Amino acid sequence: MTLGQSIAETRKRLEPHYSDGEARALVREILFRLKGWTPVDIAVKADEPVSGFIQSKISEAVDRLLRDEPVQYIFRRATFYGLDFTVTPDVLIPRPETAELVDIIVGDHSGQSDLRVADLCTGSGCIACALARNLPFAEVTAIDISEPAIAVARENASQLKVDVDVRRDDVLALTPPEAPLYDIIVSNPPYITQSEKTSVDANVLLYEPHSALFVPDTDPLLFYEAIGLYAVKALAPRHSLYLEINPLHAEALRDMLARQGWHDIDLRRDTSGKLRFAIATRTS
Ligand SMILES: C[S@@+](CC[C@H](N)C(=O)[O-])C[C@H]1O[C@@H](n2cnc3c(N)ncnc32)[C@H](O)[C@@H]1O
Repeated sequence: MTLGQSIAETRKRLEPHYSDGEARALVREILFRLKGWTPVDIAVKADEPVSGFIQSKISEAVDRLLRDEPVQYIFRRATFYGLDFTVTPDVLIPRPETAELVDIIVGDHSGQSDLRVADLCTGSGCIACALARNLPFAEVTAIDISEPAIAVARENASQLKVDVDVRRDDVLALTPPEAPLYDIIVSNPPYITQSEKTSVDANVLLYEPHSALFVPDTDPLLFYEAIGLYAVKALAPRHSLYLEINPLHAEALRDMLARQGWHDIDLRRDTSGKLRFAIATRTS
């Protein structure tokens, strides 16, 4: 079978389950992860034969995709902010909207160096590593409660050759320091309420770690409250806290941050138009 025939067959298998665009993207991802082939390589090799081994690997990946397994877990790789990360089912797959948050932070701090950064609830370490790569001489600390997630974040820091201090701690129980420790605090904590579970896609519900995703209906701002109280002391005056947020609770979050003493609270939309980020400044 030629590569062109194999691609056509693979798309046919995927199409009942995925849209045409998704099936095309998945085929490209499978071939990139298995063989390192880019779309140009694929076009050039269309008439070349595909080995039985590669054909069986493609078929195995398709079987898993048809069971809703995310392609990132199948190959244990995810691209985020132009960097290649290891991901396992112990960590959330980095999302494009989170990369938008990294971009806001990098833009706000261009030309600055030696910044002290904390990424709370780091998961794969995607935010921490992307910031360490893009903020010159930044000193980055990354915290998560999950031991397996910490192992993945450390592996990513090591593979990407960035200096990130990954530590285990409970963000809900951090003691605010006497003196400021950081110039930037960022967090994408769990923020989906249990009652929103019905609107969450099967691939997320079945495969991603629920401890990374969900908070109780009774306390949707659980993490933000703890992070805000910690950061209002741990952040240097006139510096900002950057949060990825649940659009459904954006206004309540703004009120809570104001009550905690934060200033210039800015709710921003992601590229899909949802209120997805909150940026708040410590004045004194
Ligand atoms: C939404 S994920 C975000 C992961 C990563 N920052 C990202 O943007 O892809 C939330 C992370 O919070 C961690 N987490 C949950 N409860 C925590 C706690 N009490 N203290 C610290 N981390 C916690 C989870 O293990 C998970 O890695």
